[in-house]
Amino acid sequence: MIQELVRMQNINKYYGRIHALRDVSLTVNTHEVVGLLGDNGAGKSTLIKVLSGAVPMTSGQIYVKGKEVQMKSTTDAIANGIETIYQDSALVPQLSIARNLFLGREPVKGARLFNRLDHDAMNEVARTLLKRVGITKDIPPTTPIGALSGGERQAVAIARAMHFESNLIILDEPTNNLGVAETQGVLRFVREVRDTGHSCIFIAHNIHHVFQVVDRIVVMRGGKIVADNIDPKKSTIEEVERVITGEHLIEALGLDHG
Ligand SMILES: Nc1ncnc2c1ncn2[C@@H]1O[C@H](COP(=O)(O)OP(=O)(O)OP(=O)(O)O)[C@@H](O)[C@H]1O
Repeated sequence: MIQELVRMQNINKYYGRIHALRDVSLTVNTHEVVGLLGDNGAGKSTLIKVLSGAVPMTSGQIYVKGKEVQMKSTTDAIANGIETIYQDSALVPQLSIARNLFLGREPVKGARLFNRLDHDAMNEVARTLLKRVGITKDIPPTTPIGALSGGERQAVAIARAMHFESNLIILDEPTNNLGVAETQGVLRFVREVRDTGHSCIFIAHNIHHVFQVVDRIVVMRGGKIVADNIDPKKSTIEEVERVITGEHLIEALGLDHG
């Protein structure tokens, strides 16, 4: 059954005199992967930052499962089950995969005051999670993040969001700077995110990557959402590109812009 997970309503954001978001409304449902596309400066990052509590909106409302919430900080967003993974996702290269998975939320054992990190528990969970996001290579959870490839790091960040039961995982350009095999890995993780009951907003400049994994495409232009329900199975990449640039409007008016 389709259920509304997150609804952003009439969001406006001004940076000084720049009107970066113009009355934007967007709903993400449960078990849904939404691709957010738009040219440079369209407002994608700003919308995501508002949703993840990283920048305050000027006006508007955000609802999670029908209840209005205040996103004053990233902690508020995480408390509401929204986790954002940026390209260089706050992973600490010197620490192990297991430690990175639990960063700031490590399990401890022993009596209070004498407690210490429960490394066995963290390693065990890490092993399971790595398998769940499709890392089948035998990488011990004690491996430092610095020794992993870009794609594997993204996998660890996604695994972290999955473990802490984030309902909505936002991936901002997760395939940037990745090789072909690594990119395929990340796209597989995105499918895994949906198959395990989470929702996802996927931002990427590479429209081909978006087409491979999303259920629905949303396009922003000039701070507005100009299309919010493009079905990648029923549209072509060229059609979506024309929506991104606004060319389809010029064509509809019968104007030649050459
Ligand atoms: N911190 C800021 N201060 C002032 N203006 C900003 C700031 N961040 C973004 N903007 C402006 O807001 C508008 C939307 O930018 P935003 O970064 O959200 O777009 P985007 O679609 O994510 O672009 P890109 O794909 O290039 O990251 C642009 O005009 C941009 O210059």
